[in-house]
Amino acid sequence: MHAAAIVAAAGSGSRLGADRPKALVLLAGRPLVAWAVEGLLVGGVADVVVTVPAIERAAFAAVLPSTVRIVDGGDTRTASVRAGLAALPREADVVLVHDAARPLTPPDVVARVLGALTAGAQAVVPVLPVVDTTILVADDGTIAEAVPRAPLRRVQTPQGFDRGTLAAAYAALPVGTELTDDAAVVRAAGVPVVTVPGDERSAKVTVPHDLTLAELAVTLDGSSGTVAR
Ligand SMILES: Nc1ccn([C@@H]2O[C@H](COP(=O)(O)OP(=O)(O)OP(=O)(O)O)[C@@H](O)[C@H]2O)c(=O)n1
Ligand SMILES: C[C@](O)(CO)[C@H](O)COP(=O)(O)O
Repeated sequence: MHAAAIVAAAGSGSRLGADRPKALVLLAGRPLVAWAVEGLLVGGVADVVVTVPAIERAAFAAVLPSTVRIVDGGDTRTASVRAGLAALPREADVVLVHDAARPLTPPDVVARVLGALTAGAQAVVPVLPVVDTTILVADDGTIAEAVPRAPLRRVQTPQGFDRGTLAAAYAALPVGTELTDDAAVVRAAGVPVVTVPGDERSAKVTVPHDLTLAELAVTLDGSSGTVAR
């Protein structure tokens, strides 16, 4: 198995509200994207393609290993992953798609996703249980109904795919159809998606408090930014 990864890093991070694209925001002195890439490489991925905002190519190149391929992303996550797919090395037969916004994904999670692919899954997502009471809200802001949470899961990345399956699903997805993750893209093509346990440490940095928590996690783990995960 030759595993390559696409790291989606072309978003602006409007909810984080930083002074630079979110993937370049520093966590313990290193950009989020550098953490995310390192976690994949430590977890067993051989090649990494990072999709970036076109005008920031130089800034990304300055903080990533020279072996990482940098390509221009798109206006949406779906478009960015589509661009990354086109830049994968020929020899890759499985593909992980990861968010740069998930800097502290433990290598164990990467290994679980790769393990499920090795065992024959076409598509794999790491998930976590929902821990709060879950409701549907009506237009007037009142509770319309409670939703049983037992079967609900929060979906994380990296999500793993047989390369041909993912490529075919993106080819079948009309350009302009935007989905929030890659599991949704293959499901739209009728592909079954296996779940494996995710990890709270693989949380996505979305709002400022998430970055505070990530800083705390790095401090408590005693990591210097050279993979003490
Ligand atoms: N056009 C886009 C939009 C998002 N992403 C990437 O997809 C991942 C998950 O997206 P999210 O956390 O929502 O990031 P942003 O879209 O940047 O955030 P926001 O919605 O707050 O602007 C991020 O690593 C982001 O860089 C991307 O590659 N290309
Ligand atoms: C792909 C993803 O990380 C799965 O949880 C997530 O959907 C990306 O974030 P967004 O806010 O939906 O862009």
